Amino acid sequence: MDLMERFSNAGVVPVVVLEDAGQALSTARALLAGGIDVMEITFRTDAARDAIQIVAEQCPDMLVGAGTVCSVEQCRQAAEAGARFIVSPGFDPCVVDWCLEHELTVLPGCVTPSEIMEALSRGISTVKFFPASIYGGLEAMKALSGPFVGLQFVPTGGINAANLAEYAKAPFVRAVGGSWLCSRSDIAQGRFEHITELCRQAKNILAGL
Ligand SMILES: O=C(O)C(=O)C[C@H](O)[C@H](O)COP(=O)(O)O
Repeated sequence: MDLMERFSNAGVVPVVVLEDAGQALSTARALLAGGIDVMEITFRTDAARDAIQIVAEQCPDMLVGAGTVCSVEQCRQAAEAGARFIVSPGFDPCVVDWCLEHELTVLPGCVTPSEIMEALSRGISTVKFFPASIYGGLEAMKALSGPFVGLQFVPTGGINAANLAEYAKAPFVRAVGGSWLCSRSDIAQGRFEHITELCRQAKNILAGL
């Protein structure tokens, strides 16, 4: 199965912020127990590189990628650690081109027609749409899908169990991203069963579509 199929099958891509790489394995296992086998570990914290490496090496069933990647240096670190994909909040040609040169799947953030055209001209047909709730959500993605036939979005920002179904059933949405499945407080307090429970709830919502 290729990576994009893994995204489609998962339906949701948890956006994970880890303060301590020691929490990475338990978090990955909690997600897997809840039926989600894709995760994005963000470079918002210094623990990201080590956390990605731990999951890549010790949790082979998990497709682990790097999020909040804003520089080529972070791309390098993520790739060395074993990240299988890169997600960036915006479109930075240096980041995108580095990933393409290194055959690493990249989801750049694109919310305007010009950014989408930059992605398409490089052969990228799945992009992040962030922050979805601010940039017009479903209506905006629907309008953009008119001219950009076949384009797929991974909307992120303001998505949770309450609006997951609405987003996920749109034909132009490959998967939705969000932090609601893995809150910083659940991770910090070791409430991994709660993470599993939220994943199961999300999978049930997706199964009902
Ligand atoms: O960290 C990144 O790379 C981002 O671009 C932003 C995240 O994807 C969103 O902040 C998640 O949004 P929430 O689910 O509303 O918390």
